[in-house]
Amino acid sequence: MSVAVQEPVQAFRTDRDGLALEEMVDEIEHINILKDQARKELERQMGDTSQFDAEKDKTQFRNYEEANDRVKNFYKEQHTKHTVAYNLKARNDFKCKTRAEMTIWEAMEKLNTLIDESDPDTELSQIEHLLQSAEAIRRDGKPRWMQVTGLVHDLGKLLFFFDAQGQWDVVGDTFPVGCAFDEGIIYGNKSFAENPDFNDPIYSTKYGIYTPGCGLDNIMLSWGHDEYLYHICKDQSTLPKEALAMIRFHSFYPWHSAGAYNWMMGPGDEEQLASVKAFNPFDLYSKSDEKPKVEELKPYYMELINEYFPQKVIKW
Ligand SMILES: O[C@H]1[C@H](O)[C@@H](O)[C@H](O)[C@@H](O)[C@H]1O
Ligand SMILES: [Fe+2]
Ligand SMILES: [Fe+2]
Repeated sequence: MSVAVQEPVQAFRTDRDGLALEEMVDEIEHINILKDQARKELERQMGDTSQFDAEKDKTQFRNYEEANDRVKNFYKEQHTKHTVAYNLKARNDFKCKTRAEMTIWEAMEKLNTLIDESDPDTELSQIEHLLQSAEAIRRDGKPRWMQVTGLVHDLGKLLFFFDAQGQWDVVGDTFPVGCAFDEGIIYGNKSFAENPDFNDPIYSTKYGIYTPGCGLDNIMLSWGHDEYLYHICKDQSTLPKEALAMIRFHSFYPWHSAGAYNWMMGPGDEEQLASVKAFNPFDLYSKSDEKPKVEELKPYYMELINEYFPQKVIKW
């Protein structure tokens, strides 16, 4: 307990004789929570521009070394099972059918039960994470297309309810398959030791099946929510190319944050990188923001959805 909380305890002790110390501590904690809420409300009313909750500083996000076993087991499984063969099959399955027909909002509600096992930074449901991201983008005065991108960027996690084999082929960071796994991937390349591609004579070489400069649109990123939603939005939305880059590569942390795989970049990829980097803070740091009030925000976002997804019912 901090010193600031202990001082009032002393004061209460003399004033309010007889009240059990524990009860007083509870009361003080409650007062502190109320003070915190009041402070946040005041900041909000004064148009505070600090985008994200100051209590969690940026270095506290994505701390995988100290993550719980759920996260560690998730990555072990993901790194063991994502192979070139699996990737080809998943892409083929995707093209062969429509899994469901739903509006964007229905899809958000369906995702409400999914808690992402790969994520050390949030225990919230996905609808809340989507609204937190969109709200952070909106607060920062970014354009409407970017706000709606924040709102939908993780909707690809719907895959979990359709063809997925678990969460390992839906969520988590992405990385290319078909060439050597880079040290910049979470838990390093040794994490792939049991992956059948790890010792493959071609896939284990630096460039593998690719040519340097081939361009990120021409590689096989590990299949998951980014790639799935990218294809859906490319065909069924009017979102600009910057938004499509944000969606497609937002989980490719080894590239956009660790500087790995630059040798793959081709024409237009510098611009894609700039888009993804502009989007990333809103996705990551908004995770510590207040829980959004879904019903209050719905009318605003319904308008945005209708603007960028004109056909309303999406083929998933
Ligand atoms: O755990 C998170 C989560 O699954 C996100 O949706 C994804 O985009 C991130 O890359 C990942 O680290
Ligand atoms: Fe994501
Ligand atoms: Fe996200």
